[in-house]
Amino acid sequence: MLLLSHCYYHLRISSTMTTSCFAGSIFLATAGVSTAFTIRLPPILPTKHHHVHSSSSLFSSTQAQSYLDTLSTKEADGTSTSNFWGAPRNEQEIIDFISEAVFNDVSHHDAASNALNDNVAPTIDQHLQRIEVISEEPPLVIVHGFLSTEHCDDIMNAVIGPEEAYDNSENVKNQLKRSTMGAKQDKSQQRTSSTAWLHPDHCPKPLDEFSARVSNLSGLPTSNFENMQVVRYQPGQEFQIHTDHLDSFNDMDCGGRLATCLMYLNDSEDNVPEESLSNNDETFTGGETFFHEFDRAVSPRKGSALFWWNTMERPGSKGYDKNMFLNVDLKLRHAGLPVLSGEKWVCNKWMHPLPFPHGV
Ligand SMILES: O=C(O)CCC(=O)C(=O)O
Ligand SMILES: [Fe+2]
Repeated sequence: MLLLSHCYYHLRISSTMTTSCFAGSIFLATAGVSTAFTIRLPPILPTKHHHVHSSSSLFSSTQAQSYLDTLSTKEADGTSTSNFWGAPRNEQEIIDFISEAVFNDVSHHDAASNALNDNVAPTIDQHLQRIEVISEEPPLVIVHGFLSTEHCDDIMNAVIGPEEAYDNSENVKNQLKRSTMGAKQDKSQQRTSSTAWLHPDHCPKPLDEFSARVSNLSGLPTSNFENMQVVRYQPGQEFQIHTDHLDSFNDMDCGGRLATCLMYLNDSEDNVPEESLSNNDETFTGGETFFHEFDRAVSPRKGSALFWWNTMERPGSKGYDKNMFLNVDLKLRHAGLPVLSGEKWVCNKWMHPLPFPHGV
């Protein structure tokens, strides 16, 4: 609140009808500082009518907590939801919950059914599994060993593909294209990476396992998820400060971007022992994910996932309703810092309150 109270906003939103992405950005100028909030969205969909609160998206932490507290548990249709993340949790509770939901059991949630019905055991690097809580409230966690390093390679290969498969036509989604912003898919200096979208069919087992774990972690069904977005940064490329949700995203039928799971597909040199650096050609330097509120630069580690909620409202909190207006939580603004050498690869999974209409 303090940070933004004397700031000037200019809101620029634009859209695209393709299945690649929709982008909007808020440019924020303070005394001598210029910052871009850059947001990407799925395709524009027929809008529904929301009861749009006049409330600002900017909360102090006390206001935020009392806002969460005043909501009631009933949804508009009279049903109530329960979700671990609906109430403030301490570090131990978070670690216990994630250990159970992600590391011990990927089969109890509906989301896991596709992944595990074939009776194939999930691929896990057990020795890498560890949970790091950066912030309890709002929650920001790193789940190390979220997906096996083998599956990370499979995902990158699904994007790189055989050379002859390369095709620049718009309807090819699983190949890298320069990241764009806006209706005209403008190239932007705020986001200079390349992106590709993976449908589960492009890489079934890794993507199913990933979605099942994200579903267990968030408590949301996989049908509410966007396809996986894979991002490659080459030296000098970055994604400047932004939030993954914006007020305007509430206009979509699936609602806004409630939560994010960002996973690293390769290692920063920081995370590779010196003796193995020479025979490891896929590391990079720079490219930390920086969370300004927590003054924390996360150094990418292959198979580690970051999870957070982008909005003040969360499933399971009092008064949460799938159709309600979602206010962005500015504490979760973040940036992908410039890569200094090598290539950094990440993937994103964005979650919505309502089913995401695949195939439009
Ligand atoms: O690359 C990173 O570290 C952050 C990426 C990110 O924030 C995004 O793709 O929305
Ligand atoms: Fe982001």
